[in-house]
Parts: sequence; structure tokens; C-alpha cells
Amino acid sequence: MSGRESLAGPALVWFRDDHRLSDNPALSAAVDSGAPLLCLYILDESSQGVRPLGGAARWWLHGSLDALDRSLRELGNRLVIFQGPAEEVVDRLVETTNPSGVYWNRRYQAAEIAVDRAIKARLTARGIAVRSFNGRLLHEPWQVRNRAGRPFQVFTPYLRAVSAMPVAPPLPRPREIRAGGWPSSLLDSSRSLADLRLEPENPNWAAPFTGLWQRGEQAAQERLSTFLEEGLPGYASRRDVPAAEATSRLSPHLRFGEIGPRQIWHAATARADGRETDTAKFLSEVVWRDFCHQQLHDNPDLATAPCNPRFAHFRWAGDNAALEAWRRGLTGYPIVDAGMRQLWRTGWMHNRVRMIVASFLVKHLLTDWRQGEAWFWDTLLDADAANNAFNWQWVAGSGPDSAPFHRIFNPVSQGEKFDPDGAYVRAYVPELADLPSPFVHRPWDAPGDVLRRAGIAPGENYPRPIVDHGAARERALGAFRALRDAQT
Ligand SMILES: Cc1cc2nc3c(=O)[nH]c(=O)nc-3n(C[C@H](O)[C@H](O)[C@H](O)COP(=O)(O)OP(=O)(O)OC[C@H]3O[C@@H](n4cnc5c(N)ncnc54)[C@H](O)[C@@H]3O)c2cc1C
Repeated sequence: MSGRESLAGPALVWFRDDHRLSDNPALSAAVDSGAPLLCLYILDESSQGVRPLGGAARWWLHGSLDALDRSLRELGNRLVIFQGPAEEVVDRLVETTNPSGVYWNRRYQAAEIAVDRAIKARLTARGIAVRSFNGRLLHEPWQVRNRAGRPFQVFTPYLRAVSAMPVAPPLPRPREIRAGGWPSSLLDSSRSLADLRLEPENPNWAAPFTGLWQRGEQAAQERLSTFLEEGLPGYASRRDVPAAEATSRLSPHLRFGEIGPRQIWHAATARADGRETDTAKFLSEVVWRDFCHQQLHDNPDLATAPCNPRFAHFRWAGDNAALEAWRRGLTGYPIVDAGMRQLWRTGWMHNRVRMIVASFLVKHLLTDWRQGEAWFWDTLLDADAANNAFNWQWVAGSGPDSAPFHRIFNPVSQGEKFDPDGAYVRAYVPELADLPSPFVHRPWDAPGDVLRRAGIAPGENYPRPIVDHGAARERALGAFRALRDAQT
């Protein structure tokens, strides 16, 4: 503890996407400073370049902040919320509280980094210590480098490098978080959670989420324990089967930092005995998340500009009716429609199906991947600047270590392979529930009497395919060839 920090004013702990008390390095360091703490959150949707959250993520944020406040209150503190450009809010806070230090965990979007740098420079100039930490990743983007000291562009060597690096053990939850006194002028300018209007009303389209998801740190820990107990055995072989519900569903918790990857890493490793393959596969997914963050850090425009500049000239078809059919789950391809409806109904979609629907949008519908990225951004509870943009570029073929553009998923064979008896399709596309398995991924092949018995009238209560697979594939390959030829 430095003498200056302990003798001067309170310490400010600024929570941002790290909504937890355990393994929260910024919080632990502030507690260790000995100063009383002022804990805050800023809803900043107006600083230059900051991307406002999508609707589903706003719903999650509401519960996440509520849970964080309750946890802080259990330890004698509370969360005070502000709204507005972070630089202005922090200036006001510093002016009024004269803090001994400001503590935060780092963020990785370019606009947020710019805000943090500007704030840090101003505070440092005023003699106020700013201490920033890694609370979000296993390793910081700049810590994982190849032999030439450059960032990895390919995941496998990145994973190999990370596997050889020790992962810091998670920090314990503080036992007490001594509260500083909030000046009333600041409290007057603070917002209640309700003021932020994060949850939708009229219509409350998020109502079904309440029964499906528990937000907050405790729920994240419980989900991890249940997954390690019940889901991890067999994860490597079952993770691609959407009906198996064999993945952790930790993604929204990770997105909002209700659990940290180091906690997951150590908890999974501690139970790896006898399930080494499953554990390694699961942890490699957590490493993908770090890799995505490294890519975002090195490509600040990841969500808007293709990493491979050649793709900037791609000739997209831009068919709005087809885009709308995709969004609504009305393409006539059962696995695509099931995925898009799972997303709408639950705020989440299985990873295999995310790849299928993304490939369908980009390649079968020849629609700019940024349209898909934006829809996911608005509808996913786990919408994440790094994971979402990186994975869309991966599918579109324009990102680092991407699937090549000419690898075009066939939505029928993908469905038959990963959802062989159609359980996933039946769960989300009830129109097809009574279709026998051989036809559930290709209703157009079913004889008339089979369709009648299943209650399906093609084009009336379930759409005919909006594109023909073979023709769409040829069109996509043609567009890619045109791009290549134009540049050689
Ligand atoms: C087009 C597309 C868009 C995506 N958008 C997002 C997004 O906005 N937010 C998001 O968290 N994930 C995104 N993913 C990655 C992946 O689909 C989800 O992380 C995963 O489905 C979450 O489910 P889970 O927690 O059960 O995963 P698990 O299989 O249990 O994996 C554990 C954790 O590893 C990480 N992870 C798993 N797969 C990936 C991956 N491919 N890339 C990066 N991290 C991964 C996630 O944090 C996940 O919670 C996207 C994938 C695709 C193909």
C-alpha cells in the first residue's frame, strides 16, 4: 500500500464489463490500498465512436448491474451509476471527491481505449494515480507474440503459445469493501437502474429471457459448476450437436465479466483428471475468445472493415427481402430458421448454428457480413465486440485465419449431420415438428401425403426455400472469382 493512497481521499473503482467481486484485479488492488471505496458504473453511449449496446445486451446489463450492486451491499458498499460521456463524468467525480486513486480493468475497443487514455492523461497530470489491470482475458493481447515478436495471425500456433504460458491464479473475493462517503451533489447527478431504461417495455420482448437466464456473478459461478459436473464430460464430441445443450452457455456471463476466464481456466483444470480431451477442447474455446480480443486490439475496425482489404471490393447482392427472411427465420431452410428463431426467442444461439446461419447469409444470400454482425449485435445477449466481429469475418473469409470463402456450408447436410433426428429444428420450428426425420431438413423432398399428415402446406405455413442451394453456391463462387480476377 502506498502512503499517498492510504492517507488521501477515497479510491474510485470504475466497473466496466467486469461485474464481479471475485478475481477482479482492479477491485482487489483498490481494497488493498486501504482507502475507502467509491464504486461506480458509467453508461456511456455518447463518447466519440463508442458503439451503443444492442437491445438484448442492454437487458442483460440491467440484471448484471443489479446483481453487482447487491453483492457490493452484502460487503458494506454499493454501486452508484452515472450516465454520459465518461470523460465528463470522471472529471466531475474527481473534482468533487479528490480521490487517492482511480482503478479499472482494461477494455479493448478502440473508442473505449481512446476514452481511457484521455482520462488517464488528465488524471495523471493532476497527480492522481490511475491503475489499470487485466480483468477480462487470460493474457493481454500484447503478451502473446510469435518468435518475431509479432501478433499471431493463425489460431493453432497462438493456442500452442498460450498453452505454454502460466495463467495467473484467480483472486479471492474481498471480505469487506469499506465504503467512502458519496458527496450529495454527485448522488444528485447519479441515475437509478430504472432511469437507464435498459429493459424493454411495451412490448417487453425480453419477457421469455427471464425464465431462461439468471444474470450476475453468483449465477455465473453456478453455471460453471453445473457445466463442469454435467456438461464437460463428452464436451469434445457433443459440443457441435445443438440439441444436446452440451456447451457451457457461459458466454453472456463472460461478456459482462460476471466470471473471468482465469476462474474458468483454473476450475476446469482442477477437474481435468480423466477428461483431458474434453477439458482441452473447452479451454481452447476460451483461448479463441482471447484470440478474438487480440485481433480486435490489432484491428480496431474489426466490426466495420474487412481485415483482408481485398474483400472491401466484394460485390454483395443486398436483397432486403432475403435479409428480412433470414432475420425472422423464414428462409425455408429448417436449420437456418431454427437458429434464427432460437436467437430471437432466447437471446442466444448454438455455435455450430451460428456458423451455419452466418454462412447462409453471406454466401447463399450474398449479403454483406456487416448486416449479420449488426443483427447479432442487437439480438445476442453475449454480443461482444471482439467475438462477434471476428467470427463474422471468419465465416465471410475476410478475417485472419478464416474459413476460405469457397468453403460453403450446405444447410441441408449440416442439419443432417449435426441434428440427425431433427430435435433442434422441431424445438424451434414447430411447423415442422411432425415431419418424419428423413425430411426434417429437406421438407421440399417430402411426398404430398407426408406433408399433409405433418400439417405442412409449403409456401403457406412454412416457406419454400428462398434460394436454391446449388444456384446460390454457384452465384457465391462466381462473385468470389470476380473479386479475385479483378485483383490479379
Ligand atoms: C457468426 C458468429 C458470431 C458470434 N458472436 C459471438 C458473440 O457476439 N459473443 C460471443 O461470446 N461469442 C460469439 N460467437 C462465438 C460462439 O458462438 C459463442 O461464444 C458460443 O456459442 C457461446 O456458447 P457457450 O458459452 O456455450 O460456449 P462454450 O462452447 O461453452 O465455450 C466457452 C466459451 O468460450 C468462448 N468461445 C466459444 N467459442 C468461441 C468462438 N468461436 N469465438 C470466440 N469465443 C468463443 C465463449 O466465451 C464461450 O462462452 C460467435 C460465433 C459465430 C460463428
